[in-house]
Amino acid sequence: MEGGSFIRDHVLSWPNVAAMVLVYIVTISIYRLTLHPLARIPGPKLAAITRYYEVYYDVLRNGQYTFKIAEMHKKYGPIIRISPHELHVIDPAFFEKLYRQDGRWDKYDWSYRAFSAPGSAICSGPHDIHKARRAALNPFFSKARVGTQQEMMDRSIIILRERLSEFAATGGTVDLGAATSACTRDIACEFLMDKAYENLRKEDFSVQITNMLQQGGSVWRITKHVPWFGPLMRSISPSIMTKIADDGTTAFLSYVQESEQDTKNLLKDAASSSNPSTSRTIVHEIYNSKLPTPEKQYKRVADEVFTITGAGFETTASALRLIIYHIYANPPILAKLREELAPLAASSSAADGLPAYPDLKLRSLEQSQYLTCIIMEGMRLSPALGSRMARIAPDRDIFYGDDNVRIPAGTPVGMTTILMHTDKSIYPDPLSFVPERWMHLEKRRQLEKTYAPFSKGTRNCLGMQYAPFPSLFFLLFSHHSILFSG
Ligand code: HEM
Repeated sequence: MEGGSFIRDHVLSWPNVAAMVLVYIVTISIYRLTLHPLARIPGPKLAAITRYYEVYYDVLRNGQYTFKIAEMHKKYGPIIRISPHELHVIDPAFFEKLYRQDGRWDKYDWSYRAFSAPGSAICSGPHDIHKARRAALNPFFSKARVGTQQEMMDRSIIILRERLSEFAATGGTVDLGAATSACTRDIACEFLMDKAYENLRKEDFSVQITNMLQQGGSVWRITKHVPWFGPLMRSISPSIMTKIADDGTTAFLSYVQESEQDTKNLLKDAASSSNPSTSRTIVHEIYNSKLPTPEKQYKRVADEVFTITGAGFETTASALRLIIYHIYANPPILAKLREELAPLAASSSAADGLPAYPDLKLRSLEQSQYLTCIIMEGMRLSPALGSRMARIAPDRDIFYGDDNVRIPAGTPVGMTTILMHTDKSIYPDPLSFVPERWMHLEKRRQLEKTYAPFSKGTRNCLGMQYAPFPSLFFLLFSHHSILFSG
């Protein structure tokens, strides 16, 4: 007893605890600045000491760390230390070294754990776990299989056309952002889950779901630094959440609940299916794969569905929005595009006065040179992730630049696509929308070495064959005239 009260009254007194915390902070700061394996790499001292440096820019200043990193490179050079544990590089020549198909590449658990979906391929840290999970998904996303889905995509695109025509007929204003988002969601859900969620048919295109998805980045940024925040949000029972949340969150939660129930039903269906050779949904594909049984349990599969649908929704929609805006804001680009598409429109029958889009072959759209340049330029300015994508070589040191700066095995090191895509030494006047950059084929081949809207290497985008761009553009640009307001 006496010993206990001595410890309480003397050792654990407030001044002593404060002094111990201070000694800990000073010791760890000195270690990180002097003896730590990354101590030689330049960067702000505060960033090398603590992650709260990043918290300030990303949480308190709402996602500004990417731009702060760009500033830091101007001061400290092409390779910098952006946190006690992580490096960042801004040199395009390094891209091919970091995002590769050969070798073992882990993801940085710290940043992907914040998506609160540890069972998914996209959030799998270790190379081998990711490889097995991705192998199970690959057949579903093959070009051949995606090709068979054209009719399904056409259906959604026709609904979009009908809805836009209704607005056009009344001279009304349409929230084109919400409409394109609804279209990409409907297509992705039907492709992945074989179910029509019909966001396109909703009066307001389920705009609340779009709004919620766009806020996902803030939750992710907070959860990186406050690990319990995301899981806490996901653990609150939907019945409680709907009582305290606003309309947008409620709409989003009911979508999540519906998707979770669908995943359960599809798992049951896959388990009782007599023909495991055909996988009509992503859930069937996983269930019929060679993955071991624990990988086919509901929780793991639900993480996969949640992240793959998430990966397919706003990425595609935001690229579409950006491209649509630039085309209508630049009449000469629109005129040139229409000129290119005109023969295709003329060759299709027009029963209702609109171009009969479904008669068109996707291939003729893909071969439209100017349309391709427009899509490439849009994807340059709209890569899916606005932040760095760190990779880790777990089993070997890697080296940067002519000076062979050593990056020790196990160190997370990232590059940021949007910074590379707006590097003015590669793209003169980088923030302008100039499809002509891509017209010259030899120059395009050169640019493509460091052009990576879908990332590159072992963790590149699985859905890249699938983004329904050409068809949508034909519809939007060959027929409609859109004026932006507000
Ligand atoms: C314009 C549209 C899209 C863009 C720009 C895009 C971009 C990306 C990028 C940059 C990554 C790498 C992420 C990382 O390193 O963490 C990625 C991964 C992924 N994307 Fe996409 N994506 C698009 C559309 C889609 C669609 C439509 C789907 C599916 C329906 C999809 C499914 C995935 C999946 C499953 C991964 C994870 C791959 C893995 O970790 O092995 N994406 N995407």
